[in-house]
Amino acid sequence: MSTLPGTIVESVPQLPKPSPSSSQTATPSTTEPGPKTASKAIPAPKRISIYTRTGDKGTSALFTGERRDKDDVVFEALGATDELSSTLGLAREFCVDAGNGLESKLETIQCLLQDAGSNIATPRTCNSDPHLSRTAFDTTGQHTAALEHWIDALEDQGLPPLRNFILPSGGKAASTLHLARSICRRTERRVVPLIHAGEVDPEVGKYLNRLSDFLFTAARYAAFKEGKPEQVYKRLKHS
Ligand SMILES: Nc1ncnc2c1ncn2[C@@H]1O[C@H](COP(=O)(O)OP(=O)(O)OP(=O)(O)O)[C@@H](O)[C@H]1O
Repeated sequence: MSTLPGTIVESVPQLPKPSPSSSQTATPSTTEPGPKTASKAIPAPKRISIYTRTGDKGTSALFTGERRDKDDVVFEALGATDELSSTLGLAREFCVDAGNGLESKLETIQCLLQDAGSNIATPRTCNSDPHLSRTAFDTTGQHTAALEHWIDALEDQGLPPLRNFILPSGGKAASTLHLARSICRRTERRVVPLIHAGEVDPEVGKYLNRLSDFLFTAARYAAFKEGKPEQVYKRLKHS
């Protein structure tokens, strides 16, 4: 997929374009007859193709247009961010099913991960001010602070205090939130070297660090709300 200005990927460089089926649904066919009462034909929106074939040789584009190998550290970080968002999408479905009320928070986080991806895909060392200002991440730290408030609020709802190590468990919503937490930590591992190299805003690292704490708390809360036990780590006896 191209990241050329004017394409849908401009603001969301780490995520694929809409699938062909969704773009087909959204794009009226030019061969279909229009409504009988319409006096003026409305031009059909231009279809954006999911494939450009520009990535076939193993390179892809940053938001700045610079091309790098697909195993570059930037794409590792972008891929981890994308994987985290996908896992949160699954967790969100389980949260809806369980009725635990976490889904709107997870959606907010997914949107912010999209912004984090834009920041990652635009190295701070590039010399394009408009690109840099458009992709700055959480310049006031408000989103990291919001995660802290959410953590405190969930804990205040009667979560049992932690006395032992717990295993990822506690039902489908809780276990998927634990999976998201561990992917969040991998994302953080991929992003930290880029922050140290001055290529990513440090606030992205802070946000990811707090996000894994939030996901841990959210997983415990999901188990608690469903009345599902969290499995406690027991040291096995080895013969
Ligand atoms: N394997 C990957 N892992 C993580 N990020 C990627 C990967 N491939 C591409 N990207 C990023 O996601 C954006 C969209 O991906 P896309 O698959 O459309 O890119 P492409 O492979 O370069 O193009 P195309 O699929 O059209 O040949 C790219 O511009 C790039 O920033």
